[in-house]
Amino acid sequence: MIAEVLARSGVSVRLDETTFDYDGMKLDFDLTFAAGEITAVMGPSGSGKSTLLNLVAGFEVPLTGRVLIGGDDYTNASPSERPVSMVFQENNLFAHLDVAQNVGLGRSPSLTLDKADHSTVADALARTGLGGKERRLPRELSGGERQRVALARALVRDRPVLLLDEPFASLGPALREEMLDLVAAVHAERPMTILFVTHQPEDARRIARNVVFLEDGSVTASGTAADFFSADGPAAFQRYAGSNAGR
Ligand SMILES: Nc1ncnc2c1ncn2[C@@H]1O[C@H](COP(=O)(O)OP(=O)(O)OP(=O)(O)O)[C@@H](O)[C@H]1O
Repeated sequence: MIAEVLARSGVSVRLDETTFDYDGMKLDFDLTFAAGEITAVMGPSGSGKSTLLNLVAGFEVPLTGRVLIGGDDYTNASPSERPVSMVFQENNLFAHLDVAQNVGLGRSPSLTLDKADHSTVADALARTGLGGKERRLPRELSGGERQRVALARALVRDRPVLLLDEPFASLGPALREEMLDLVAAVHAERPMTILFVTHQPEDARRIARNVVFLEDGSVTASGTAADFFSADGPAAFQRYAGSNAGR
């Protein structure tokens, strides 16, 4: 019962006084991402957005501080132990595996799938509009379809936290909107906690409830998307958004 309620309401993600250092670039994060909400992570190139996601995913480990997911301490847990899925801008798929196999990896890294797993994969493929393309290889798909496969794999993993690191950045505007609407629709059915890195203000506006804004390795503004995009939004964000509006 408690697990059911948690699954429906999502889990919070907290970076508790975490610090990190890349070749002299210092990053420090102390913030909580609201449970079950979509939060856009924005900021100039090199401000630390991917690093923040990598700390949550476990691809990087903080020098100090803690990573809490649903209140539990995952600071030293490996990526596979974390209740997290991630979709990157590209290179999400194995070139020699077909669509169904690439998605099936989300259920079992050795692709030992039972009947229920196959049915979960089929559902995810249908949900992401990939029905009928199960046997295709990644190179036989469009860029948008490849990102659908990556999203389908994240869905069959069924983890409460979904990290999206500019997953639709290489797609044209119409396809990007379609993919964003797909993410929003999936989120409406299954309120995962989604951290969504994007450079596009209109993408954040379309699907995110909250925004965090990074500059030089730390969060300099955070709040609701409604506040960020109002005339009284944070000045640094408005300057940044203005310069990215046409990108
Ligand atoms: N593997 C790495 N080794 C050394 N420095 C790195 C590495 N990855 C990132 N950095 C540095 O850490 C800082 C933050 O990088 P990060 O990729 O998190 O920024 P970002 O906000 O995601 O940028 P972008 O919008 O360009 O993707 C940058 O100064 C970057 O040069």
